[in-house]
Amino acid sequence: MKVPPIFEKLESAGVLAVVILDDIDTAVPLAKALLSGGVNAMELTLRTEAALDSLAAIRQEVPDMLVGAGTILKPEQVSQVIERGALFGVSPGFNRRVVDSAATEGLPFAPGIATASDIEAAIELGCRLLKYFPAEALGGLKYLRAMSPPYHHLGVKYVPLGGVGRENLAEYIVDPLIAFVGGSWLTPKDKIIAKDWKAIEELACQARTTIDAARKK
Ligand SMILES: O=C(O)C(=O)C[C@H](O)[C@H](O)COP(=O)(O)O
Repeated sequence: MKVPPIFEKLESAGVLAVVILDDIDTAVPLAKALLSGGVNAMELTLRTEAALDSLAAIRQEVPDMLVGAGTILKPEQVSQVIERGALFGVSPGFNRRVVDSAATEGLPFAPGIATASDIEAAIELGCRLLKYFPAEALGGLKYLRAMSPPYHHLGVKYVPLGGVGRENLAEYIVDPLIAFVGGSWLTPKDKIIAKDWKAIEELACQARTTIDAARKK
């Protein structure tokens, strides 16, 4: 199965900033701060009213940012995010109707998985990049290493989200099961509210340095 080019780009980016935005005016400066710090991939979660317009604004004004949509819980949200320019989509769990809708509409999509049954359902629908969520609470790499062997030969890779941060980033990123990592630690709510873009740039820069160093070893 061919990996969509956007997933190859995200794999080389190494890290996906998960963002919960309440104010559309913060979208573009936030994306620029991440980019200046060396993080060129972000997921806007559809948990707030500002998410869809923020997605469109970032696509328009920060063209180098690889931006997608997260928390896609309903099939009809797939066309909504495509209209705003989303390059990819993810969801916290596995919902067959959402995965079908993404396939029909042509949106590269990584559904969430937490069990072997989820993985098998996703594989059956053609998915090969799966969001491992909530990674740390489920048992981190130990659990994933135990669960994944039956699917290795199919070329399945995982994106751990949920509890990934500065302390465990390096350990995840070098594991061959992992395509890239993601999380909200790069975009703390208090820093967004304070419009402290320097602090966010610094967090992005730390993540970039950690990933590049870990991958070089
Ligand atoms: O809602 C979604 O689609 C999500 O993407 C869930 C996020 O991946 C996690 O909430 C990130 O977890 P933390 O980094 O621990 O905050």
